[in-house]
Amino acid sequence: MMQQINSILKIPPRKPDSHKGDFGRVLVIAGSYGMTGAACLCSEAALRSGAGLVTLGIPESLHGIVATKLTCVMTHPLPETHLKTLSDMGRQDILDFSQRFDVVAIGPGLSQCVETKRLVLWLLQNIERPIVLDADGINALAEDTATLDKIKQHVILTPHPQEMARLLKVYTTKEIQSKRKEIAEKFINSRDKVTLVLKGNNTIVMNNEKYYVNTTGNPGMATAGSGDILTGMIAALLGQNFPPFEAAQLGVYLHGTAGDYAKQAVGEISMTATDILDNLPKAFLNHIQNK
Ligand SMILES: NC(=O)C1=CN([C@@H]2O[C@H](COP(=O)(O)OP(=O)(O)OC[C@H]3O[C@@H](n4cnc5c(N)ncnc54)[C@H](OP(=O)(O)O)[C@@H]3O)[C@@H](O)[C@H]2O)[C@@H](O)CC1
Ligand SMILES: Nc1ncnc2c1ncn2[C@@H]1O[C@H](COP(=O)(O)OP(=O)(O)O)[C@@H](O)[C@H]1O
Repeated sequence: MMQQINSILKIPPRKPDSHKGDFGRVLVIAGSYGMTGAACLCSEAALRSGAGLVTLGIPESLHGIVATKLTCVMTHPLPETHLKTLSDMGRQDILDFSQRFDVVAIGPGLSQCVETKRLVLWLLQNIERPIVLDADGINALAEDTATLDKIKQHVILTPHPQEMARLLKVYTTKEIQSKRKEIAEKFINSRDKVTLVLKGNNTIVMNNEKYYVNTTGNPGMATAGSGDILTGMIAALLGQNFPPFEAAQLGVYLHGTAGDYAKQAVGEISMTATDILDNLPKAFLNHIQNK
């Protein structure tokens, strides 16, 4: 019987002698021509969520663009296809590079280019670090879900309902929305290396033992790039040593809280993903232990 979790962990205050190595190194593999924004939002959210160090791996010709936009995030140019998406030629480079990190986030804005999907499937089977897989990373996994049986480390999947439909193939988005918990449970089944975050109003976080239904957030968050921020947040929390379920749960809760602060500031209609990003500090400030 699955246990419903209602309590949310607090974030411990930092010890005075902390250094950035204590808070996790996050590698973000994201972006393609036309979708550099997703890559930037995800990596900035990881930093704002406490990661000690964040590096964004991006197709090489887009490197200059993101390097100009990002100040605190480091950038790493990677081999690209003629469509300016990540090339499978970069697989070994990414694998070797990933050894220097604690967590890898893969997916925002990668595109659905066939070669990039092949790269993602290979990385999933070979990376020896916990992974947060989102957006086009999930679309790649949908090509071969059996890859989940070959992963070396824990994977947190963060599909929106349509991505969930692509993963499962047998349900429409509408059916998923009408039976969210039941379908999430079917997907998790006995997979012990997977945590699922089924996004949308009342996001569900589930592993093979327990689940949480989120109540923070609002429809203003149905805006481009909002999910890319969540991916970076969860990766950062994993890097700060929260176990996968708790990292996902806390990420979802604080993402919604930041969305609620953004609603107070700009309202639901005008809210953009950058408003959510701007309100992460407030959400984190109010969630520190003993506060
Ligand atoms: N600035 C940038 O660089 C940005 C880049 N981005 C990147 O773009 C890539 C494509 O991602 P994407 O999610 O936009 O497209 P896609 O997977 O086709 O799904 C969209 C469809 O899913 C559905 N749907 C979603 N939520 C639902 C819900 N709660 N409840 C019900 N249905 C729901 C809905 O379907 P509809 O109802 O319209 O049929 C919707 O139209 C990805 O890599 C991402 O990272 C974006 O993040 C934007 C900012
Ligand atoms: N009505 C809503 N209530 C609460 N949260 C929402 C609502 N609509 C969207 N969200 C949240 O916003 C995010 C949207 O993510 P996603 O669909 O991946 O968008 P994108 O691909 O544009 O980043 C998810 O975390 C989702 O839970």
